[in-house]
Amino acid sequence: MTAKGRPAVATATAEGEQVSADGQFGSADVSAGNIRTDATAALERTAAVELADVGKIYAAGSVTALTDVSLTVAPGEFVSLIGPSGCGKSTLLRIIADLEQPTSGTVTVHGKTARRARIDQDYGIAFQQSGLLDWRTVQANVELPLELHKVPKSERRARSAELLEMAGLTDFAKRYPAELSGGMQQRVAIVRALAPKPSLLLMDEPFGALDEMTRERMQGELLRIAGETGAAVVFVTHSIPEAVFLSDRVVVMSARPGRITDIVPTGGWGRDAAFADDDVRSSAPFFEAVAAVRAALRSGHGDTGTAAGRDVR
Ligand SMILES: Nc1ncnc2c1ncn2[C@@H]1O[C@H](COP(=O)(O)OP(=O)(O)OP(=O)(O)O)[C@@H](O)[C@H]1O
Repeated sequence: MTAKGRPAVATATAEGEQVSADGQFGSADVSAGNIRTDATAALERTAAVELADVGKIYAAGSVTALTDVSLTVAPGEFVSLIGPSGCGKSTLLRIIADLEQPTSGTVTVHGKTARRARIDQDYGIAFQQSGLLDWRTVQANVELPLELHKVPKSERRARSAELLEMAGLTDFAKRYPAELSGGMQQRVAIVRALAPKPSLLLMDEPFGALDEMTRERMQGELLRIAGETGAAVVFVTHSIPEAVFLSDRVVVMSARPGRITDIVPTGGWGRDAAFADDDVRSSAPFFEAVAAVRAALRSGHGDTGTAAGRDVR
């Protein structure tokens, strides 16, 4: 396997051993100290996401978007979904977020129904469209989920300042979304999703509009923050190197009707503290892992040959 011979950083994370109690389930009581109660431990063992035989048929046009998708995402695990355009990646993410209902199968998020998890704001989302509120400043957009979580104003200010600095947007805190470029808006949306330190992040091509250098920086920051907060991440991307760099496992999906054809354990390259990011990205074993995912995509396509190569980089 491609990840062989490297420290088992991701495995430990996938098993939940490194999951910090700090902010894990948005509980101020837990984040205040290292108190581990039975309830906390039980929550940590509960899968972040559990999909069982999920199918989706869109009534309009009778499109079968997904069929028999079963997947468990462990607490703190980073899982990427990759596959050709139209294979149902966004649909699957929207089903987890309760923005779309499955036609068959079941979905649980931290042991709750997807609806309950949405109402409880158990996850942060950053989708292709930034979804910023035009009438709120950048700072007010970032603070919105904190307001909903009833975080005191002084804490909100400190957290938004920290996040905007991370995103290189400190000077734009008082501007409105329309005054920012598309990539800047996307960065605001990303840090807004991260603001409440959610235990689950759902991200649909969040870095697609960013230039390469910003993209790499944001990838590193995402891993750092997800690591700090113990957040599980389900991440849709068309970029194989991005998936390999970020993920513990890469879930490979086939063309419509979308189904999982392979799951490649990539081993959390970006979290490997033994290597600087640039060294990782240009190392031979990293390229091997990229090749393994590409091969899985191609074999998932079988008879259609080049289709996978056309849609993913
Ligand atoms: N609201 C909808 N009504 C009808 N069909 C839909 C709807 N949303 C998505 N579809 C169809 O479901 C299939 C899966 O779409 P989806 O957007 O989930 O794919 P995707 O893998 O995310 O694509 P891409 O990589 O291009 O973003 C496509 O055939 C799409 O046309």
